[in-house]
This record gives sequence, C-alpha cells and structure tokens, in this order.
Amino acid sequence: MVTFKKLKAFYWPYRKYFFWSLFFLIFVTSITLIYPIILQLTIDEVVAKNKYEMIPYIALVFLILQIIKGIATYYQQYLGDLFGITAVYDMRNALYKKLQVLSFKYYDNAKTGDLMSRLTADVEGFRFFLSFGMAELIRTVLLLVMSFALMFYYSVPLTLVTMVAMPFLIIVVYRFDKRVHPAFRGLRRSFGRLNTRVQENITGMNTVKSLSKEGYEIDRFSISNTNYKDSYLKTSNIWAKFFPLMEFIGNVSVVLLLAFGGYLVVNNRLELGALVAFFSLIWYIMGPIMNLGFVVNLFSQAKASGERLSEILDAKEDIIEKSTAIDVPIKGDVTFNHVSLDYANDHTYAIKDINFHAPAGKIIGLIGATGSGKSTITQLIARFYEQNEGNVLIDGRPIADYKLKTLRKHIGFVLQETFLFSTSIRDNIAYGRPDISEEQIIQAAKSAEAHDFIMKLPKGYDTLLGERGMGLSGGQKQRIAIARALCINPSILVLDDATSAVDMETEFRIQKALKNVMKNRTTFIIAHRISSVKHADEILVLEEGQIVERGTHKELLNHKGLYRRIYDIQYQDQHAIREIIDL
Ligand SMILES: Nc1ncnc2c1ncn2[C@@H]1O[C@H](COP(=O)(O)OP(=O)(O)OP(=O)(O)O)[C@@H](O)[C@H]1O
Repeated sequence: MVTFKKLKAFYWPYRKYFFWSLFFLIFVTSITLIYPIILQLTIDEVVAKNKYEMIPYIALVFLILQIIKGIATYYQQYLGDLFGITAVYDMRNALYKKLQVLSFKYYDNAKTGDLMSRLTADVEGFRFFLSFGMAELIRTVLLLVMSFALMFYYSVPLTLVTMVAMPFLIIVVYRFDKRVHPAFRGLRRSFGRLNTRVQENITGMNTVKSLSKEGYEIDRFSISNTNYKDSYLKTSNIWAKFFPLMEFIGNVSVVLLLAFGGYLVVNNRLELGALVAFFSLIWYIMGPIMNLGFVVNLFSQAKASGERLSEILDAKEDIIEKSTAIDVPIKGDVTFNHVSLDYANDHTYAIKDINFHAPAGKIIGLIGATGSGKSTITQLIARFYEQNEGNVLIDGRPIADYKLKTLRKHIGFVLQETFLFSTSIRDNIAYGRPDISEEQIIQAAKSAEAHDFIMKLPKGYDTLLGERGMGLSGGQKQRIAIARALCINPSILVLDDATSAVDMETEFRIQKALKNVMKNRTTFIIAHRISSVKHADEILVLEEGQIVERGTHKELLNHKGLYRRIYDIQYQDQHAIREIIDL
C-alpha cells in the first residue's frame, strides 16, 4: 500500500474517471445478477402459473436490461482505460524528466536494460492494474458477496450443500497459484535473458565477427531459446493440468446442486425457478474464485512495478542547483583550488589536490597516462560530478553559484566516444542549438574539417545516420562532434582525446582550423599525443591524479621529467618510422 500511496500524485488527480468507472461496474454487476432473478421469476411466476401473456413483457425488460448493460460496460471499460492511461502518461513524463536530471553518478551504476524495462514493462504493468486489475478485484468481491447473498436468500440448506466442494476448489486454486507464479516469473526471466542475448549480440556484432565467434553465439542463443521453450511448456503444463481439475470441482458442485436441489423441489421445499437460478449463481461464484489468483497476481505485480518506478522517482539528485543560482554570461576563467575527487568515497582519489588557473581564452593541455585523472578534471568544470574537497571557480565564482543550464551551455564537450543520434547529419551538428542557421552549421563543420567529407556523401547534410552513427568512420564521427560543440559557441571548450581517431594529417588540419575557433575560448585539450598539446599556453602533466609538472612545451622539454620522457618515446617512434621509410 505504501507504494500506491507514494505514486498517488499520478493517479489521484484522475480519480473521477475511476469512480465513474466504478459506478458503471457496480451497475453492470448488478444487472448480471438480475439475470438469474428474471429466470426464477419467469419459471415460478409465469410458466408455473400459466401467465404466458407476461412473456413478451419479460422479454422486453430483459432486452432493455441487456442494452443498458452494454452501454454501461462500454463506459466502465473506457473510463477504466482512461484512468489508467492518463495516470501513466504523467508518470512516464515524470520518469523521463527525472532521467534527464539524474547525475552521471547515478548512470555509472545503472544498467541500460534494467532502466528500459522499468520505463516500459513496469509502467505498463502498473497501467494494467489501474485500468483493469483494480476494477477486476472489486468486481470479483462484488460478484461473490452478491451471489452468496442471493443464494442464501433462495435457500440456505441448498447453498450450504452446494458449497461443500468449495474448500477443495480453494485448495486447488491456492496450489495452482503457488506453482504458476514462480513458473510465470521464470518465463519472464527466461524471456529477458533471450532478449539480452539478442541485444548484446547485435551491439557487439563487430567483436563477434572479428573473433569468429558466430558458432559460439549461435550455441549460446540456442541454449537461451531452449530454456525459454522449456519454461513455456512448464507453465503451459501447469495450466493444462489445473484447469480441468478446477472445472471438475465446479461440476461436482453442480451435481450436488442437482441432486439436493432436485430433492428439495420434488418435496416442494424449493421452487423450480430458484433451482434454475442457482445454476447461474454457482458459476458466478466459481468463476471469481478461479480468477482470484490472477487478480491477486495483478495486484502484486503492480506493487512490484510501482516499487521499481518509485526507486527512479525517489533517486537522489546529488548535483543540486541552488535556489539562488544565477544565469549570467560566462567568460571562461577557470580556477581549481585544492580540488580532490574520490568517486566511490573509498579513499581512492581519482584526482588529489589539483591547483591551476586557466585565464579566459587560454589553452590548457592535459597529458598523462590512462587513468591519471585528465577527464575527471574537465568533468568537474561542468559539475557532472561534485568534488569532495576544494573549490572550482569560473570567472571567480564557485560553479555551484551558476544555474546548471548556464554552466553547461557555455561549455562545449567533445568526448573520446562520440554519440550520434539516428537523425540527419545536420540535426546532429545542430543538436545543442536547433535554432542555428544553415550557414553557421556549415561554418562549424568547416572548422571541424568535416564539411568536405559530408559534401561527398550522396545526401550531404541530409544524410541519415544509422544507430550510434553507423556508416561513418571513427574520425568522421569525431569531426561531427567537434562541429556540434562549436555550434553552441561555448566560452569553454573541452576536447577530450577528440582527435584520437583521426590521422596525423587530419589532426593537423583540425588544429589549424580550431586555432581560429579557440581564440576567444578557454580550451582544455586532453591528449595522449604531444603534438596535440604542444601549442597550449600551459600544459599540466598528470600522474596518478596529481599534477607532477606544469609549463609550456618548451619549459617542460627542458625540465627533463615525465613530459620529456613521453616526448622522447613518441619522438623515437617517429624517428624509427622515418628510418624504416628511408631504408
Ligand atoms: N565514473 C567513475 N566512477 C568511478 N571511478 C571513475 C569514474 N571515472 C573515472 N574513474 C576512475 O578515476 C580515475 C581517473 O579517471 P579519468 O577518466 O579521469 O582518467 P583519464 O586520465 O582521463 O584516462 P584516459 O586517458 O584513459 O581517458 C581512474 O582510476 C578511473 O578508474
């Protein structure tokens, strides 16, 4: 119930749909129960008393009732659906909105497949309960109570005799539910595994093919597929076994009803019409009892889904925007004062006591081994993560003073791994600023050395990209990402290994083009190649999360430390290549 209370804000505003649907439901159930009463009256009051002239009137009343029932059923179902879908519409929007504000830290631990299934299957499970399950639960209870009341009204002894088989039915239903629920859960899990197998296989097709693991993958899929087939058959077997048994018990009740009811009628202790009415009423009781497990299952599934949805909605937003946060233009002066970050709070600092000042418009190079903390530094500038110690200032103010949107719209990121949406190249470039003009898009693409290759594509800027930018090379994707970052006209530009996938010549051309672009922006260049950072105003050399050297290219070469060693290794490589070419 706590779960339903938590999610009340989504469905309670639409309660009027639910209550109207409930009103029609009570109406429909009542009419259903009038049917055996009419039958009883027709037999006892009309047929038995030879009042045949009443038949057309009774038929007419019956017909009118059926029409009214039809209309009421329509409204009950439609309003029930309206209640479920409107509530869930708001919930889906809220979930999606929440996913947009959740921090990187949240996504570091989240699983894509799991989040996807929460937003689809769990939302759908919750909707189904709101639209159908809740009404079904009420209908079941109503039907049971009303039918019992009517049966007792007609004949207490016959009701008691007919109900002799009921405990057996309840035991069978209970055992059935106990077996069918785990079977269903197993079936869903098995289907989930089957889906994951397919999804991973398609995503990792390059790896599969390059390692010639197609046969291995087919075998693995075959195991999952067999597993699903077996789970399905197991569930089917339970249904097939239990349903005839339930029906058999129901029919035993009917036999008892006939025998004892017939005896009562023969002895004039019961009217014939009441006995006939009992025939309908007994199924009004058996049906809901057989169904009870299904309805209770719907409820427990909705509860479980609701809990999974609440987990997302209640997830802590660890990057909080102050209510006094400001929206002012950012010039791009960046200062780090004794900044440290420990991602997992386990004293394994990714960066420790980082200090530097990057005046607006300057170029800062970050170089160091993998895992030395280069990306972490730039992620802190945009407040993707929050530092544990120290201060990050932009234009002299702590970054927490700015609105997140302000901060991020002034920082352009080109990351190691480029994500492109499956739309046109133009839309991908203009993603950060959809209002941008065609000329500006082309200008950005030219600066990123992307214009020429785009124009060589059959549809130019209108070329539609496949999922994850399929159809483009790594270097081409990177250049589109650079153009995208330039479009937002950022005061701070972060190039995180942004040219790692392009050849030396293209890198040189991009750098030349970017020189103009970088003029009025503070630029952070993260690179493994000395050639990418050597023109920087200041180069920070990182080792195990700390700055071990700093200075210009020239100063660092003279210093003869880590930078010099990296330079020598890279220089030796080039030297060796040249020697091979010269041979
Ligand atoms: N989201 C994260 N959660 C936990 N630890 C992280 C996270 N991101 C990075 N780290 C850890 O922090 C350290 C610094 O990582 P960072 O990505 O900043 O290094 P880098 O110098 O940019 O490396 P590379 O050159 O390989 O990109 C590494 O030990 C890494 O494992």
